[in-house]
Amino acid sequence: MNVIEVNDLLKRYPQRTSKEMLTAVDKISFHVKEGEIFALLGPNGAGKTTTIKSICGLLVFDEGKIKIKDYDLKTERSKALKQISVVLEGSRNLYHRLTPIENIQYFVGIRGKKISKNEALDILDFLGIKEKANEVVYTLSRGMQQKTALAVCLAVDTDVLLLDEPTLGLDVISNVEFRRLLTNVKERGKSILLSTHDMALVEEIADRVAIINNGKIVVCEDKKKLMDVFSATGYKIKVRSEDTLERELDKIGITELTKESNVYDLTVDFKTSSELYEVIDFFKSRNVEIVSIEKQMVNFEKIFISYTNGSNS
Ligand SMILES: Nc1ncnc2c1ncn2[C@@H]1O[C@H](COP(=O)(O)OP(=O)(O)OP(=O)(O)O)[C@@H](O)[C@H]1O
Repeated sequence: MNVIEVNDLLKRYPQRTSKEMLTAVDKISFHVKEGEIFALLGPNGAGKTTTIKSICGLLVFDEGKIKIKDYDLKTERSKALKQISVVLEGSRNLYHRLTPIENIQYFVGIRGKKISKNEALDILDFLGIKEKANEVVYTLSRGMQQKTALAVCLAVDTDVLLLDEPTLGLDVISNVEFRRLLTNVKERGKSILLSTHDMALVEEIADRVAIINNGKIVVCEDKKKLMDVFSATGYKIKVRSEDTLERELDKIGITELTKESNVYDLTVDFKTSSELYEVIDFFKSRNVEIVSIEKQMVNFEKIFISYTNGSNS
C-alpha cells in the first residue's frame, strides 16, 4: 500500500527580479510505500522543501495531485493531514519557551488527542532525551531539539512522518545517533518521507530514493538496486608491462590511469561483465601481466554526482 502518492506536482514561485515565474517543482511523481524510508535527495534549491511543504499542506501547489493514505489533499484536506506529522527544516517546529514534555502535550492536544506525562516520558526515553524532559527547549542543543521535534511526531502517533533535512546542522555524533533513531522509528511501523542532501543518511537508512535536481526527478529507485548497478560498473585493474601501454589503453575506455615504473593502475567502467572479459583478453593477447582486478566500492556520492552532473549539494 502507498501511504503518499504525488502525481505531476507543479509549483511555481513569482520572482522579485523578473516577471517570469520560477518553476521550483516541475511535474514530479513518486510514491511512498507503507513501512519504508523514502528519501528525496537533491542539491540546494532542487525543490525538496517545496515538495515536503506541498504534501503537508503549507503550500498551495499549482498543478498535480497529492494523496495521503487514500485521502486527496485538495478535496479531503483535513482527513489527509491527520495522517501525517512533520518536522520542518530549521528550528520552528517547537515552542522554545516550553519544555519537551509541554511541547508534546501541547501538540498532541491540538490534534484532539491526550497523552499522559508517563507516555510522553517513555517517548523521550526512547529517543534518549528523558533527562531533558523538563528543561526549556531553547536551552537544548540543536540535536536535542531535533530529537524533541521527532518525539512530538511519535507522540502525535501518525503512521506517516515527513522530515525535511532531519540531520542538517547536527554534529557527527548526533548525526550517527539520529540515523539509528530513524531506523528504530521505522521499526515501530512508521513510514518516513525525508528530504536531504546528506548522502550518508540515504546510504545508511533509505529503502528507496528519488534524486531531484532542478525541480525534476532524475531517478527513483530501490536504493540497493541503484548501488548494485553502480558498483557493477567500476573496476580497478593493476597491470605490469615492460612496454608503453598508454596509447593501447585508449582503446578500452580507461577513466583514470596512474603509472609507477612499469605498473599501471587503471580505473575502468564496464556496462556489462563481457566488457571486463574483453579487457582481460586484450591484456593476455599483449602479454601484459594482470596483477589484480578489484570491483570498486560505490558510495552514494558517486551515484548522486552522476545523476546531477555535480550540482552543489
Ligand atoms: N517562497 C519562495 N519564493 C520564491 N522562490 C522560492 C521560494 N521558496 C523556494 N523558492 C525557490 O524554489 C527553488 C526550490 O527551493 P526549495 O527550498 O524547495 O529547494 P530545496 O531543495 O529544499 O533546497 P535546500 O536544500 O537549499 O533547502 C529554489 O530556486 C528557491 O530559490
